[in-house]
Amino acid sequence: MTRLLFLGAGDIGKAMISRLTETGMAGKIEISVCDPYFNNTDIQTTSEITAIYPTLEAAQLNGAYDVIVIAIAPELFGKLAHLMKLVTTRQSLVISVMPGINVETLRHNHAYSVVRAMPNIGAKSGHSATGCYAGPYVTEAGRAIATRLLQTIGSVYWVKEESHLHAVTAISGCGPAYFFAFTEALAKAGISLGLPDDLALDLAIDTLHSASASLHADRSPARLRDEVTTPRGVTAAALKLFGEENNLETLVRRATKAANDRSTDLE
Ligand SMILES: NC(=O)C1=CN([C@@H]2O[C@H](COP(=O)(O)OP(=O)(O)OC[C@H]3O[C@@H](n4cnc5c(N)ncnc54)[C@H](OP(=O)(O)O)[C@@H]3O)[C@@H](O)[C@H]2O)C=CC1
Ligand SMILES: O=C(O)[C@@H]1CCC=N1
Repeated sequence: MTRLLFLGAGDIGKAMISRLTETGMAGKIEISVCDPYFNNTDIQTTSEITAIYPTLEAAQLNGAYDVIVIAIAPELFGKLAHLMKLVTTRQSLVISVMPGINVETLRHNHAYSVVRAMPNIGAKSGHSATGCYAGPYVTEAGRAIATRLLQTIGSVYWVKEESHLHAVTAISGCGPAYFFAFTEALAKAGISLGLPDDLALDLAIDTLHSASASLHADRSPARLRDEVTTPRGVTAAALKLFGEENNLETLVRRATKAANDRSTDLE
């Protein structure tokens, strides 16, 4: 049985544990959690968790692990890196979902192999778009294990260049927040046009959902946009403003560049 340790079980760690359970994979894995603040009531699937440890020293008492998922804040890793040797062997596979921290830093001169993954919050419902990079010593078997684990939370894409993970983070890692912000803005616009608050929010959320469903059926945003936009009609009046001086594209490009740069700064 594969022995899996989660170092950090906040939003992303818990989502992964829940999905491992929901997809039936947890039955083939012994799951341990190392998180000083993890609360048994935090997660409905605690029965799938073999052990909960407050520190890596405590997790060591259960021996080394085959796979360690690191899902803590990147700022914390520096304090814990030297302790990774306690819970790993040369054969261990470390999967980090932290932005910015590169493979070399993650290995910290230890012998384990490293996959970096950048999921998004869609992990909670199995709809993450996860970008991955395999470090130099990752075997085909290691890559397959990472793919299987990460497919429980959604789609998995591999990039060849580690540096591309900054852009992956800026696009899909942070991406849900952009759509949430747009949904908030759309709801507020509805209110300013006279709709009741609840109705404006319901319409904005359901519209995001319908746009997402259309995009899943027909993966061409430009064609779908054309389909909605009746010539000289109502949508065109709004899109004209999005397009003027490339407003929306410029804003999105600047915002994602800021995210990309912040990710680079974390290195
Ligand atoms: N949220 C998102 O959408 C995404 C997040 N990520 C990345 O995933 C990582 C985790 O993010 P997220 O789950 O949102 O963050 P959370 O803050 O929800 O979770 C981090 C967890 O680690 C715990 N922790 C703190 N100190 C330690 C320690 N010494 N040992 C073990 N665990 C510890 C935290 O406890 P406490 O909260 O009490 O401090 C918390 O439970 C981050 O690096 C983030 O950048 C990547 C993609 C998407
Ligand atoms: O905001 C963050 O730093 C993390 C990375 C991607 C999503 N959340």
